[in-house]
Amino acid sequence: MRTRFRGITVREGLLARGETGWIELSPFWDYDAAASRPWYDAAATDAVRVWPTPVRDAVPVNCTVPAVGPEQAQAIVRGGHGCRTAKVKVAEPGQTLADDEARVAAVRDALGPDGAVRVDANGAWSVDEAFEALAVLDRAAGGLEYAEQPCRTVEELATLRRRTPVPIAADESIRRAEDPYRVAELGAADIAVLKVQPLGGVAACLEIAERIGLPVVVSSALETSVGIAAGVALAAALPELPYACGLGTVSLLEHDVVDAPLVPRGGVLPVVRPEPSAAFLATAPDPDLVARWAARLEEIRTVRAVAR
Ligand SMILES: O=C(O)CCC(=O)c1ccccc1C(=O)O
Ligand SMILES: [Mg+2]
Repeated sequence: MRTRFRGITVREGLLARGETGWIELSPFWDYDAAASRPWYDAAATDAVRVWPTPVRDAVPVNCTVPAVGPEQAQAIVRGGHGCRTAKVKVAEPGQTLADDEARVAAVRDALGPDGAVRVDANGAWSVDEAFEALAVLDRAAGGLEYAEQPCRTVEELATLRRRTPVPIAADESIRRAEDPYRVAELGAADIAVLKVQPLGGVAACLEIAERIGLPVVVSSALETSVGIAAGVALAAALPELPYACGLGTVSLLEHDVVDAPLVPRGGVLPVVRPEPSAAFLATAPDPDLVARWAARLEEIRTVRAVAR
């Protein structure tokens, strides 16, 4: 990683060639075997499935601003490959609301008045904290597009949503939930964030999108271009796509694995199914890394699948 994100400085994963193309299997190391099982199912399914028929040939994406200082935040937005939407990480452990306020104001300043600013708190706030923080950040942003996972639980999101004027997006409350539809049933969110790997693959996500009855934002799990392409395929196949997707994260990585990285141009990503480059495939991975992932793969493959 170029900068620490979600506590991660090194991104590891597995790439495999299936019947229909390459897939990425890259659960974070804080996911145990059972929690990684949907990621495995996603890889196993998408390795043998062709992408669904796209209804658009380009997918608008946001640039992603980690919990950095205001100057670095502005540099990320200005170098943001034409993205007119910025997603700003907030409520990072060890930081204050004033830090978030300064970062959000700086992002608005760099984006200009016509771009959209959204924030992601990864569930860090209580309902009261979220209500107050969102009032401050909504002002600093000159209007927030939405707040992603401001609180941890579905019940908290539902309570907050009835108090704050800022639209609410659910991320962890969908991808880490036993029942992804509870968010909609409880009126806990205005927008559903869907991620391909933790939700079992492109087709599984298309089905959730159809049933959940909320506008969908497809977001990444910090994959290489091989994994990002699956998210783009999903986003390209959705009947409606009213918001920019969170798939512009390849530039958060120091290295990628393909010749033409899925970095946005003019704020959009193309619908492609890329292959790792010959140069990448020719590099021998560290034997210790291979051994760790071989063991992990076996553990995930044989774990009892959790019902969703
Ligand atoms: O949505 C984006 O802009 C980038 C993806 C992102 O933020 C993310 C990436 C990996 C793990 C969790 C998250 C998250 O949305 O919380
Ligand atoms: Mg999120």
